Amino acid sequence: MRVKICGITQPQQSVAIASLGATALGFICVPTSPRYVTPEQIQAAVAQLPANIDKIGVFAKASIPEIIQIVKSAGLTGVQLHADETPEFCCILRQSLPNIEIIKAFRIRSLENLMATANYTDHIDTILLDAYHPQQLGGTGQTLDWEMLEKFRPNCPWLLAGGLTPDNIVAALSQVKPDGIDLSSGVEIKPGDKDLNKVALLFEILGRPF
Ligand SMILES: O=C(O)c1ccccc1NCC(=O)[C@H](O)[C@H](O)COP(=O)(O)O
Repeated sequence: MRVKICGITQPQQSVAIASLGATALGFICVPTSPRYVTPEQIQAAVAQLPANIDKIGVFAKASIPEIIQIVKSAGLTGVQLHADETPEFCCILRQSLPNIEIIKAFRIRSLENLMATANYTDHIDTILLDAYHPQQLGGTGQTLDWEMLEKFRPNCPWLLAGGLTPDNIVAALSQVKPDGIDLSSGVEIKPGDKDLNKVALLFEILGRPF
């Protein structure tokens, strides 16, 4: 299973989290986020990471030229679109960055939101389902209605996000069957400062049969 740890701000934590078992790391390229990192900071972290770790830049309301510039300068392998980007936007981005993974995040608060994800699957590689919060785009610690996701089987791989922690991950994965998971605040001391003990506990739990 893919495990993405998002909101990394410190290069040494990125190396430690990759060695604990993360398959993908997320870097927040949204200037209003407390987890924001500059392209130069991302580049410094990426330079220390093994090639097999996915390096994902998280964007919201960014233009296509801005995204392309940051992907290239920071050495990202994937882009996560976390605002209200349209299928057309995803399609143009994919044509512009053909070898870069495109993850479209959806902030789900209804079955209708969930069904709308089908309009995107021709233009993206991966769906990420996150919780809806009226003021914050991501990293909220709010969980989704997992019952609503029990039968979610899109035409592309998908990641479950939203309020996942070492304490609730078994309950989440017993109910929902994603291709991977994404965690941020559930393994943090404070925004952008990951708790390596909680990350280690998460991988220990994921390694046990359940
Ligand atoms: O984390 C942020 O600060 C953030 C800001 C703006 C857009 C997206 C953001 N995070 C995106 C993520 O992928 C988080 O990992 C996801 O929202 C889950 O967060 P959490 O509920 O804290 O596990």
